[in-house]
Amino acid sequence: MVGTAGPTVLITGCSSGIGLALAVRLARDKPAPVPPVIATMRNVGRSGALAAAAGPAMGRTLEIKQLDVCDESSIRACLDSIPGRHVDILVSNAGVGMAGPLECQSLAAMQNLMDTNFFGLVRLVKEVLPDMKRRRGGHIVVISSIMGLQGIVFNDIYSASKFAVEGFCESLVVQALRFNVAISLVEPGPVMTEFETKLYEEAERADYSRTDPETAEIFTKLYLRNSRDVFTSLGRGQSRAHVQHTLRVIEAARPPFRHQTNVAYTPMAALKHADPSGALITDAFYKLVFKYDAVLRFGLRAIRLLRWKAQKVKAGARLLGFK
Ligand SMILES: NC(=O)C1=CN([C@@H]2O[C@H](COP(=O)(O)OP(=O)(O)OC[C@H]3O[C@@H](n4cnc5c(N)ncnc54)[C@H](OP(=O)(O)O)[C@@H]3O)[C@@H](O)[C@H]2O)C=CC1
Ligand SMILES: CC1=C(/C=C/C(C)=C/C=C/C(C)=C/C=O)C(C)(C)CCC1
Repeated sequence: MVGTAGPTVLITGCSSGIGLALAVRLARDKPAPVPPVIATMRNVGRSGALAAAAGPAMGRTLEIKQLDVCDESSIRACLDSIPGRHVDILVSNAGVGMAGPLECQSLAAMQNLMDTNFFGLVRLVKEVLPDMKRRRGGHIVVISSIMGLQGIVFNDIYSASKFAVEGFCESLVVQALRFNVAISLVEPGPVMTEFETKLYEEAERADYSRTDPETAEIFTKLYLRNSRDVFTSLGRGQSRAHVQHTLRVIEAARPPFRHQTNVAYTPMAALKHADPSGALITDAFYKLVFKYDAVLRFGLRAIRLLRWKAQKVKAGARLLGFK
């Protein structure tokens, strides 16, 4: 699947978060000279964090290129700048989030989200798949989400975009396999990145007079509070874990079609499939959101406490000279 000089990897959305962490890790692992990891971003003016994190890998095993997934000509120009347009592994990571009551979100913002999260992937695949098919090799790794498997309250549009991603890949994978091209969906739960901070900034700016007071209160008082707890309890340290999981998918001899990166969410997906009527999972979520939210918060607090204790034990062990 991969040339003798080592694979050419192209990643989208590397100015922050998951894309940045993955690009740095891949570039650091690479012995030079090999084709450098191509870390792309829509605005290269935002490459400071990536360059700082990459350190000496910058310009040696890591190269930054401009690529906006919403702009076909920018994707084409980026690929045309690569020798032979040769990409062995495409990591489609660029994405945006959106949470809140539907009535408070503009159609333009929803369309922009779909254009980025779903059509962004479609544009990339249209551009790289023909070359991969011709070469009879390649791997398309798509950063989807747990929300591509199960919707979560107030994430209606974001979740729909990731369901679209999942359906697209599920359909395409069979044809791709015929040409020895692998497709993998990586499905993270919450990961603490700018993704989360952008959601809260957006929630601060939203005009809640467009919805009824009860819905506004459920979102601002109940959901946002619980979502913060979910992120701090389950999302901390996930960036590194996510990179490890994605590396495993990239390096697998037989790449999996789906890979969840946070085991805390596996029961959620299982519950959905255990009852085709959908009653079990809907009821479970309804109760978690409206009835047992105090229990949920208690459980999340317990997770935070256990993690904090584990960190203290590790720090103590390091002080005593244990690895
Ligand atoms: N964080 C989380 O909890 C989870 C994230 N994910 C998914 O992971 C992926 C990465 O998110 P994460 O790192 O957390 O979030 P970040 O907000 O940190 O990173 C998103 C990246 O996507 C880029 N981007 C946005 N629009 C475009 C575009 N049109 N063209 C190219 N790049 C673009 C951003 O660039 P810019 O700086 O220019 O805005 C940024 O580099 C997304 O697909 C997200 O849906 C999935 C599950 C959970
Ligand atoms: C689990 C759970 C909740 C929130 C989950 C969140 C906030 C998940 C975020 C996932 C992300 C960010 C995926 C990105 O693609 C609620 C509704 C608070 C209460 C019910 C249980």
